[in-house]
Amino acid sequence: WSFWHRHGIRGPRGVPILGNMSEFFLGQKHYGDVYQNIYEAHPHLPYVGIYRLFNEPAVLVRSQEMIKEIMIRSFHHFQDNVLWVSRKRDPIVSFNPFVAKGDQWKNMRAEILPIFTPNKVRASFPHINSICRKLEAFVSQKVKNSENSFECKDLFSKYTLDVVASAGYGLDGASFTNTKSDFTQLVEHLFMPNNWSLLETIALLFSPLLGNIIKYCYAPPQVQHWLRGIIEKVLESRRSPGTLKELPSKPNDFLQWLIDGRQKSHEPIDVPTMVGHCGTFLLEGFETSSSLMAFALYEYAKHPSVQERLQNEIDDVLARYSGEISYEAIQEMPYLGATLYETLRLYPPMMALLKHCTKEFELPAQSPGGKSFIVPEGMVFVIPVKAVHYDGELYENPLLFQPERFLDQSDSSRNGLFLGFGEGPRMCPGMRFGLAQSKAGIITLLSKYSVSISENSKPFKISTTTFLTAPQEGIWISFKERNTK
Ligand code: HEM
Repeated sequence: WSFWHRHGIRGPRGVPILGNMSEFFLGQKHYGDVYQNIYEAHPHLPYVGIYRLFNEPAVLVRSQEMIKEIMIRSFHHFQDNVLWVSRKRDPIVSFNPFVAKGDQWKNMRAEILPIFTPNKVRASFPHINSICRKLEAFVSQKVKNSENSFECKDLFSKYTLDVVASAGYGLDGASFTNTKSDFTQLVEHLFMPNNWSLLETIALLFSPLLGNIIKYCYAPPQVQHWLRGIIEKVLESRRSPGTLKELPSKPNDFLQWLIDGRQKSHEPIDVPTMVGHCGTFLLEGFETSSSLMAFALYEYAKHPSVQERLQNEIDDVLARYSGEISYEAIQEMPYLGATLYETLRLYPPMMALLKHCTKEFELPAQSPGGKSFIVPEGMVFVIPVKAVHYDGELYENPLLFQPERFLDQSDSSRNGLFLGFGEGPRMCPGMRFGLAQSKAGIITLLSKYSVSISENSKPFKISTTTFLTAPQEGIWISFKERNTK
């Protein structure tokens, strides 16, 4: 407790070794909820001195001004994310901008940014549409057989994996038709709550030493091996060593745009870099969107009036676009967009963002008359996303699902207030693509079906042990054909 006390900075007293994180360590609370409790217990402070696991002093940022300072204005002091990933054990993940540090982060991010422009997302729509048809066929077949209850996290993981396989590398993920497809099996190894989740989350966020002891890998070796294999094959089909092959028609996918970018700047199309970027598209591309879709359906099921208003918007717009889901059509559905933002507010995929201080920083006094504090390099700053999203001073009735609150806000007015995609120079580059695939899938289903909470449903509970926000027991939703005539 003495560290912050000695520096005259207020915060909760810690317990030996576990600091302020004992409830997280015991699996009782998600780390995001622990940070939320600390945030709520110090309503008038701009930041709080806390102790993470192993008594590591860290700063939990509270005020909107401080959040903007850390994530935007003084970003060059807080450039790196706190994630302990071993380059040796996780060579593919080390390329991921979310994980990469320093100059490597800058280069990796700069290279993938051009493939997430609105034009590129528009160009992905043929892929997205073809997977929407598979989703529709899959659901319709099951409903015809009176199997109308679906575990939505699983359903949407199939959908987003197939979109990623197709829009990413021009492959058929076959997730709907083959339960043993490579892509489907992959999900079993990633992100789902299991007996190891807590240890893995501790290794990832708190302790490289523990990571070394348990040989933690963000992407398990079999996933890395499999991914390298398929990307090598696709690359081989598109180029001879050093040059591009003449293909009958040029593919329009993420991998091809990367190849084109490298060709243009006369850089080599080397396998490790290409596999690294394709790994980023896969790992970031499916999980966050499938969770968003599942949580959104859960909220629509609980709020029939929201669902009805959304279905009316979908029906109106689709009628104007001859039933076709296009990039342009989804731009005309503001209510759909608002429901997704509101879902991300209640269920942000990352309940807290953790930033390393990479360059000494002068933290202003915590309260009038106090002293400033020079933050040493390496200290962790916690941006408590969930706490901000549930703060009654910032959002009226924060526990209620009210999409209207996102209807009339311009993106800029959300600065620091909505953190579902992060903020500042590290903000999610795949946001447009993630939202586009989520919207297309939801339109496909809600234009045909109404949803309600399934009778099979187990009590809704968020896992306390996973790194990303995940439902502990899945989300069971019933589909009923709409009478649209
Ligand atoms: C609804 C879907 C998505 C959500 C909610 C989401 C959310 C986030 C969040 C919270 C971050 C951390 C931002 C920060 O540190 O400030 C992030 C980073 C990132 N996301 Fe997303 N994401 C989504 C979809 C995607 C997709 C589809 C892709 C790519 C295919 C993607 C690629 C990335 C990458 C590469 C980063 C790291 C950026 C960096 O550190 O420079 N995301 N995302």
